[in-house]
Amino acid sequence: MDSSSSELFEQLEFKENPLFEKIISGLLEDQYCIVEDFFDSEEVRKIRTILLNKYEEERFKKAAIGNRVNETIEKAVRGDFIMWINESDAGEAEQLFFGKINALIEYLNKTCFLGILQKEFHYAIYPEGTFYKRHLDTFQNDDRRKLSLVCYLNDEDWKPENGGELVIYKEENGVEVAKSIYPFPGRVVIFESQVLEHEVKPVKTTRLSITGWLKTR
Ligand SMILES: O=C(O)CCC(=O)C(=O)O
Ligand SMILES: [Fe+2]
Repeated sequence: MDSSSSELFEQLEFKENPLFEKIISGLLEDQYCIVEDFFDSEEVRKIRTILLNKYEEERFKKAAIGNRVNETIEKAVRGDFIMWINESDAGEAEQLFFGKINALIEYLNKTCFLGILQKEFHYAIYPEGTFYKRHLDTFQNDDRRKLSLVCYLNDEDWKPENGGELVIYKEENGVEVAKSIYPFPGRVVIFESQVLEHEVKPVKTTRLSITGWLKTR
């Protein structure tokens, strides 16, 4: 094939994905988007089981502020426990997780020229009474973070009274508005890491998630 026919071939092969298109228009219009049931209840259950097993095995550590060069544990700012996930030794449930994330990254790169070349994800547990004060994800002096992605892994019967909502602060017509997003299982929130400040309100019942970043290099 010469180069023009291989280009045509690539175009023909491209299949529009309605879910990913919805994410992209959400991000373009609002700088954030909420996706319900990005993972179905069976997938959430599988990933949650892995998270809880690792927590039992004491593989989580107190989350720090700043990147790994500048770790200061600051309980007044965040109270969650995290464990970084290594894709190269992902088990079945984690492969399922990365399968969907990688498909999204590939789609974003084909359609939006975002140039996502790297990613990093960690499990997070917020025990009762913990929170994460208002912040910007790039304060961790990492300007490679373009999109933040949070995937909630709470129980099926999780209720808003359990607290721990994510609040995204956003400017609309010159005024700041706060958008509260509850951590319903299977829900994924994606937002622009360098633009939107956000916080996790105090948690009344243990809150489970995977948080990660899509990065430029
Ligand atoms: O869990 C959430 O909803 C957000 C977590 C967060 O802001 C972070 O880890 O940087
Ligand atoms: Fe954050």
